[in-house]
Amino acid sequence: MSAPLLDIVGLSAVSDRDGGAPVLSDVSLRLERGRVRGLVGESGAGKSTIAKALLGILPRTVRVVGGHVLFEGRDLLAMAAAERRRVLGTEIVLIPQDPMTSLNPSRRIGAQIVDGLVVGRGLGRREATARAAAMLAEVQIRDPERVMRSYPHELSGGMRQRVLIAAAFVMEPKLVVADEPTTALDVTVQKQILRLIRGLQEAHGTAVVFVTHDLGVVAKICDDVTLLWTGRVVEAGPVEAMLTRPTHPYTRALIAASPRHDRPEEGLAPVPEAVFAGLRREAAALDGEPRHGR
Ligand SMILES: Nc1ncnc2c1ncn2[C@@H]1O[C@H](COP(=O)(O)OP(=O)(O)OP(=O)(O)O)[C@@H](O)[C@H]1O
Repeated sequence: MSAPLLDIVGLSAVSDRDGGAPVLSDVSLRLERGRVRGLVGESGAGKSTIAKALLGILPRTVRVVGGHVLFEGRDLLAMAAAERRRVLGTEIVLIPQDPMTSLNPSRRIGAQIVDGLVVGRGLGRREATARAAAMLAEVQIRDPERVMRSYPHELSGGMRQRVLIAAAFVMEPKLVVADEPTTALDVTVQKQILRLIRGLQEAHGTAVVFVTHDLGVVAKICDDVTLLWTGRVVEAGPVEAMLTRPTHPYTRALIAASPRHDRPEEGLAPVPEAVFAGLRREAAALDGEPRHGR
């Protein structure tokens, strides 16, 4: 069997900002080509840290202390700088959370997408411009030529997010890392954007790591899911199985704590303290064991 597209093996990291506190503890996950894996968990679970490790943008204050991030069998953490530069931004690309801060406010939309293609894929400007326009049409932007001439502030939040999705997929990456890409949007636009990302990844056969704290979003877009709690994997598997037959008490509690769009009248049950106490006991027991690679 060929290697998975992405294989994170026993990844551990600590925060030098917080006196060497663990940020990730022995995290392993796999992603096959063309599939969508959700990274889900509450604030501080380590979702963004994993995403940043994939994109080679870990803050200086977060230090990897063990494990591997294998992309097509090659360890991103051990790659020579030149090879990493070739992979990041072309084979692995980001759809960021906040479209406003991710676009350069003083450059036209078209130039920003075209630059990526010229630098990352080595295209001439004419071909890059044609591809950028075609991609903007594919993300259902009605008048691509006009939008290419626009500046970011001239577009709505939803339009800007479509532009960033186009900028990601136009590179024809193998892996897209989407970091809470719908958090800043209202519910209706959120749904459209999720449908759009799902449609594009299916059409292009792109694998996606989708970071979110929202199990409702996971249910809509992911094939597989990895649930994290304070930097540890609590449960992982196919989405449907996890949402309908969760095995861990924390997963069950989080599902009970999630708003149900189909049953809005039901009250939310906060995660009981006993569940967190159980997680802490499990973590302490694991910390007592020697680390094993997987
Ligand atoms: N720049 C940083 N330097 C050092 N440690 C950091 C840094 N950013 C985050 N951390 C540590 O990593 C832990 C995990 O944070 P991370 O942002 O990955 O969580 P998250 O699941 O993405 O949460 P959120 O949904 O709030 O973004 C935090 O509790 C914090 O201690």
